[in-house]
Amino acid sequence: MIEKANILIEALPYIRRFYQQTVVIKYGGHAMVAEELKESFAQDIVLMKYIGIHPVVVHGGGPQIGRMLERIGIQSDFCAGMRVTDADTMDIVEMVLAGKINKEIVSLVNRHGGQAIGLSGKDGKLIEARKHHVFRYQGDDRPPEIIDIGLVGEVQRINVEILEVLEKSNIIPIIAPVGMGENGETYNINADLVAGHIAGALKAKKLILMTDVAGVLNKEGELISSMTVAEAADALQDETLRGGMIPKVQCSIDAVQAGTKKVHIVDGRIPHAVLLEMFTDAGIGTEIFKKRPKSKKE
Ligand SMILES: Nc1ncnc2c1ncn2[C@@H]1O[C@H](COP(=O)(O)OP(=O)(O)O)[C@@H](O)[C@H]1O
Ligand SMILES: CC(=O)N[C@@H](CCC(=O)OP(=O)(O)O)C(=O)O
Repeated sequence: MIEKANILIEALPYIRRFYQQTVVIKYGGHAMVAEELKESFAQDIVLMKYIGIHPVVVHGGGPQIGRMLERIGIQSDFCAGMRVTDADTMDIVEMVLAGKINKEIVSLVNRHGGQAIGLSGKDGKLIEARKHHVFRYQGDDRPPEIIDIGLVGEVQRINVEILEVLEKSNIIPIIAPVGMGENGETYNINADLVAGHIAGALKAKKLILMTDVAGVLNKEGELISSMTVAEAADALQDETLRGGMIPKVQCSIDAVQAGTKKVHIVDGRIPHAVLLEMFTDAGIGTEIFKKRPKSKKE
């Protein structure tokens, strides 16, 4: 019995520190694997809300979009970690993200006693976006090649008003990374980048990125348990990071620069990864922050 009490007491300093604070959680498509993991994720989010923390969930769904495109025979290509998105692909992306996945998470959170509302970037003009171009380096003496990857967007502005209204209530926002252009265009945006921008705009205390690896790995494949933003920027330069880890680390740096205290990249395949990260001394995954703290409790 005393062990159970000790576990709760261990959580007390963290509960005090995050009371009434905003925490953004990015739930990656690769972390949405087994049913019991989805349940434990929803429980963690509901528990956070009940103890007075304001969780904001941004979800991905890359693998699920890929499977749907395959089912209906649309080929899908990636360029610099982004899905090349033509109009037909955009329709599927929006259906899968803002329709299927968003409502599945809303329903899970609600079944576990929370009150969740699903939003895409179009709702309340939450995510204003513009077309994203990829620039390919062609040598010092030539201008970069500009590659058109279709309806892929980059965040121009996050209108936090709707989130602030929800924060004052008991409602948990669940956000799909679909952006809205100036002339009503629909844009497909990498979910990590959306989560980073939302964390920055809300001055969230913490951003948790849930994925399918232990955290950021070094060239030897070992876990890097903490990085300053300067070390993270070096890792982006020296090609330690590839594929999906690039936008994660880039958005972590941006979020910290915008005022988020810490970013955690954690393994969403561990049950209750969010709870373990938030409320235990052990901590999991990789944390990214401005300056190295003297202790985890800082
Ligand atoms: N240095 C690295 N450390 C960890 N993961 C890396 C690294 N470089 C590339 N990756 C890849 O990044 C992937 C996570 O990104 P992504 O596939 O976009 O996941 P998610 O759907 O969770 O956002 C990992 O599964 C791994 O294959
Ligand atoms: C432009 C772009 O690549 N958008 C992503 C959006 C979903 C996403 O980011 O999902 P994960 O977090 O699960 O990878 C895509 O189409 O797959």
